[in-house]
Amino acid sequence: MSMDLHHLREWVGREQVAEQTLEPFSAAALSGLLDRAAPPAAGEALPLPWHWLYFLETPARAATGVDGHPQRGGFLPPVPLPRRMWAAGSLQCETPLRLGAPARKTSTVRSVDLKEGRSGPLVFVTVDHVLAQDGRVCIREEQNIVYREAPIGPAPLPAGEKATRAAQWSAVLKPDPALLFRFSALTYNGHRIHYDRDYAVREEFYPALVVHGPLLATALLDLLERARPGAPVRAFSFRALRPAFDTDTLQLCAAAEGDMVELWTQDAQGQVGMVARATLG
Ligand SMILES: CC(C)(COP(=O)(O)OP(=O)(O)OC[C@H]1O[C@@H](n2cnc3c(N)ncnc32)[C@H](O)[C@@H]1OP(=O)(O)O)[C@@H](O)C(=O)NCCC(=O)NCCSC(=O)C[C@](C)(O)C(=O)O
Repeated sequence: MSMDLHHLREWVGREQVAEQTLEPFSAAALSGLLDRAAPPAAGEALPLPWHWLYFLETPARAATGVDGHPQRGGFLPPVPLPRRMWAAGSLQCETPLRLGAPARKTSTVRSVDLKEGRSGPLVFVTVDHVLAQDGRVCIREEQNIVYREAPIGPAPLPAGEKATRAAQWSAVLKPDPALLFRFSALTYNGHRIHYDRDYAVREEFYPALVVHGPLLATALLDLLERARPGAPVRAFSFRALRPAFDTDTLQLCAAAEGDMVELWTQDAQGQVGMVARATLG
């Protein structure tokens, strides 16, 4: 594989600004998807990290790559590795965004790094996002996207780790294609690994449809909000260690020590998928 890291790093510092009213429809739709009793109303706080439903890109069909994502080389660097995943992220919430009001998102490419993983070469692209309302910063976010080589056949999943901690709170998440489809639709994510089983299995050699990283992070924060209603989350970080699939039955888990909460997902074998940490305050 030839990788011109120097060229890719020309994207560092690129900035993109978007403005939008946070329409209640998307929040109501996600609220339904999470089986919540009532959606937040206009004027109320938008739960974390529901801002992922807003500021969506609207690429032309002609500018869509074979994986269903916008072709690279626009705002994001044209990494020549085909398999994209959302690897990790962190959020700092200074004050919640208000639903129904205009907001502004400023995104900046912070870094492009090449690493040698156990699964092969990995290119990490880190993007910083700042979400503001009425001129005041509400949320600072770091998003870590990873690009991987095309496999030549089914490869073992990353080893991950076994859950060692007992959950204080837990809930079952049984993903199915309808859940993944609705989340893709809500985030206007055309990535075929989440809804096109033939593509996911035959082209990217996953065993089944891949559960979105942001859906797992959203479900973990939903578990926390139900466990500790009214306790604001000041910071949240997550890392997807091992992909989850629509054929899995997942356990969403959380355990608190004071204001620090460890969260994770595990599959039926107790293998951890996503690990996360929240700070309440
Ligand atoms: C990324 C994979 C392949 C690396 O697995 P590996 O075994 O090759 O890596 P490793 O050997 O464990 O680690 C190599 C280096 O990478 C780092 N690293 C390793 N993992 C991570 C991570 N998650 N986040 C940040 N850094 C990571 C790790 O710390 C190390 O760095 P170092 O050399 O400096 O020590 C593996 O961790 C994996 O498969 N994770 C699951 C990813 C996943 O399921 N994401 C959600 C689904 S994709 C998605 O939602 C998409 C969406 C929404 O459509 C969309 O396009 O945005």
